Amino acid sequence: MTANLKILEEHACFGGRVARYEHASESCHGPMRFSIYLPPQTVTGRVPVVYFLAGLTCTEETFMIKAGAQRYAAEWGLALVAPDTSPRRTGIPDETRDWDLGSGASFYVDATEEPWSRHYRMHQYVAEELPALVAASFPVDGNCQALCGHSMGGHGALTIGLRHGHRYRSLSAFAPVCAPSRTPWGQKAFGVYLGSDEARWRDYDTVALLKARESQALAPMLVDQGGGDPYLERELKTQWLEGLGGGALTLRWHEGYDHSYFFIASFIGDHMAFHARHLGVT
Ligand SMILES: N[C@@H](CCC(=O)N[C@@H](CSC=O)C(=O)NCC(=O)O)C(=O)O
Repeated sequence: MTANLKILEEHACFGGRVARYEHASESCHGPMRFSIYLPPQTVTGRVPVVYFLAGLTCTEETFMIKAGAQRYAAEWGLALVAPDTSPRRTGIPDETRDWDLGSGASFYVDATEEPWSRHYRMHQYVAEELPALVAASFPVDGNCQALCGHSMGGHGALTIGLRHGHRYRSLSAFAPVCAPSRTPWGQKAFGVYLGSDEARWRDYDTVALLKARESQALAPMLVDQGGGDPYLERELKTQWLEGLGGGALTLRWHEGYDHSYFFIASFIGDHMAFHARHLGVT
């Protein structure tokens, strides 16, 4: 599988290295890109891995450049992997017309509707193809994985993690889109990617999934939300997580913080420590 990887750039970082790759994706039927941080501990063996899913308009570079997570990943001995937020240059008409649909806006679903269904298969890509590729190509432990994300990517992290609980030791999110089947960004994307049968949207809705799994054992989850986030009331609805998760979910509110990477950078250390604890490296 390594032969499938084309390196785009590489930099030394906190004693390890950060690199960006492109590969031919079977799930998305075209090229996909991701960034990876390998901490210094990979010199002596395999390390646990935290996947990070970014939000609308972001790429595989955004988290690695803006969140400041490498310092903590080096400390705990965690690899970080950040995929792009959608397939790109697929030839789908108007793929780049809207900032909240198409390029940079996959919503981490497996699209069922034309013309999106051949390429926009990000749920399968994130849950299955990318972890298999990463475990086969880098010194990471594919049995020791966690998932984190922001906004649209927070929605991706929680929904993928809830639906594939056995694959992830812990889940976390910053300002996630919590109920996309009932809020405007999600309704627009789901209508286009998944069609008009709203029953199918619930598979990609964190609040709906948590309510459906009330009696099940869930992976530990940490969600941080800024009280000054301009998207909170209309798009995120993080308050709807209150009381859900049966004790597995810790929801923290931070007055004055907005939706930006300044918010993420302020609390990414807590998320890395949370995942390190559940990945068994503390
Ligand atoms: N329309 C605006 C805003 C886009 C935006 O705020 N994107 C967020 C994620 S929103 C939910 O998924 C983001 O992470 N942006 C990247 C950043 O560096 O802040 C626009 O097009 O700019």
